[in-house]
Amino acid sequence: MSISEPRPTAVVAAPEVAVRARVGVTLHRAGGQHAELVTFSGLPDAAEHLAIVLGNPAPSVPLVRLHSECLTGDVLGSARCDCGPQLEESLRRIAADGGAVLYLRQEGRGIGLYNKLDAYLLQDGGADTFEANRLIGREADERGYGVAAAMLNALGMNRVRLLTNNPDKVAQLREYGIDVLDAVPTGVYRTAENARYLEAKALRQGHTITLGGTS
Ligand SMILES: Nc1nc2c(ncn2[C@@H]2O[C@H](COP(=O)(O)OP(=O)(O)OP(=O)(O)O)[C@@H](O)[C@H]2O)c(=O)[nH]1
Ligand SMILES: [Zn+2]
Repeated sequence: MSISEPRPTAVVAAPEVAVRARVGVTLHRAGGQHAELVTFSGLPDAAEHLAIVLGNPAPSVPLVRLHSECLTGDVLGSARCDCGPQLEESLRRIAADGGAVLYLRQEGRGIGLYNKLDAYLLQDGGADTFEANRLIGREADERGYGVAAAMLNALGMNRVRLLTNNPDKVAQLREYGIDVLDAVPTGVYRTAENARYLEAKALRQGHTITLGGTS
């Protein structure tokens, strides 16, 4: 094509997010309950986000958790954060109530594992969990939940109760058109090691965490 010719206008339809596969599994972390692992086509980013559908919500509104990946907490049981116990609680509660855990590949609040570990080094030098992100040139929290809204729509769950202490998850899902009826708080898994981390979430980002003791 010569330079003078008009460029053809590319009409690329935005891909629809749809369920790609549903795979049945028994999950020990959900108290031995049956779950369906659901994958998607057309997701707006390249990550392999997963839905874990549990129990039977009908006729009530499904209980949903947006769980951001935390390899150190979810897999290794690191005591620096509360992610491992929150994931286990979510799987068990949602198996009982009916709903889904969306396991979002947003390690380190969206900055990735290596950056999170760099931020941990700065935390060991005194920075809090949000300051440390900024000190390495990243936002305090880089997560967007548009992808979660698209997954929920594909699952037919556009009216939910959300299992979270994070008001930003509720606000963003509502902006993306999901009807969040209620924010249901998780337990607070406070230990000597993660106390500063939980305090920073409550005081700096408005998480609904009671800073009293363990529960
Ligand atoms: N950058 C960074 N990310 C962290 C740190 N500790 C945990 N994370 C990540 O934070 C995410 C979990 O976010 P949290 O702030 O613990 O909780 P939340 O998801 O906002 O809120 P809840 O729904 O109430 O659990 C996971 O992706 C973790 O990998 C940290 O010190 N620095
Ligand atoms: Zn964690």
